[in-house]
Amino acid sequence: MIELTDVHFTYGCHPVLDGISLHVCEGEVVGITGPNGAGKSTLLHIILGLIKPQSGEIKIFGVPVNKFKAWHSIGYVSQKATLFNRSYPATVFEVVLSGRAALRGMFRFFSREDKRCAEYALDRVNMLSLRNSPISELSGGQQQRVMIARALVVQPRVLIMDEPTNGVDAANLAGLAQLLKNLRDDGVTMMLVSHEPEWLSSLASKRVCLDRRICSCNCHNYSNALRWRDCMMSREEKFSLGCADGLVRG
Ligand SMILES: Nc1ncnc2c1ncn2[C@@H]1O[C@H](COP(=O)(O)OP(=O)(O)OP(=O)(O)O)[C@@H](O)[C@H]1O
Repeated sequence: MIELTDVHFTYGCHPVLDGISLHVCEGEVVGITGPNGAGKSTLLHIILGLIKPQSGEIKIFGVPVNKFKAWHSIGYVSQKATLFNRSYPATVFEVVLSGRAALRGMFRFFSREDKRCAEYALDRVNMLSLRNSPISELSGGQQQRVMIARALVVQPRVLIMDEPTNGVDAANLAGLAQLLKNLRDDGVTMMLVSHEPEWLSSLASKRVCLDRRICSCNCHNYSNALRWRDCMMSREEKFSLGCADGLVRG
């Protein structure tokens, strides 16, 4: 469904991704973790066609990313999705409805079907009761749920989320996991970046530890907890433990 082959990316002379090959199959939930600056967001941006790698191949539904047109079938919640300014004027419902523009085009009126889909998406994330609230007056966790609804409003085949657990409290983390499990059970393919390895473990069918390269993938034969903890450690911590090159302790 999503296929990356030997992808290399640098910002100027700063290497960020070094030979990434990854295959995301239909219905799979891929959890991606790794230290700050490991290249996780960059990887998602490359898949979404927002930035172009220096080399390598990316295919989405078998189509090279530069020729891919069906972006409405991919829902994306960015890392900074919840930074609404206090004076941002839109309501929760309007924010979610605006996600339908990906299907209808920017300058068309929204149909009754669009509005029904927006209500349904808000209901899925348990936010229907706040549909008329200004988005800027919601908490970070509530805004996160609204942005997930906005991604879901086009009924995507793939949902890509960059740190969806940011700002979500413990009680709502469980709710968010349940929501994503329901989507997984509905057959939505997902790529989730998170710094919460246990939370990701409860959802992901494939687990990827990234630090410029893929340090480990799936690791069914190893102690997942050790691998994941390893990957979450910063490079500085690894140096201080004298294992800077030992990202994967087989
Ligand atoms: N626009 C940019 N210009 C130059 N360097 C950048 C830019 N965006 C990111 N970088 C660098 O690329 C590297 C990877 O960044 P990226 O945001 O992909 O990491 P990440 O794994 O998502 O980190 P985090 O867990 O902190 O969100 C970092 O060293 C970062 O400083």
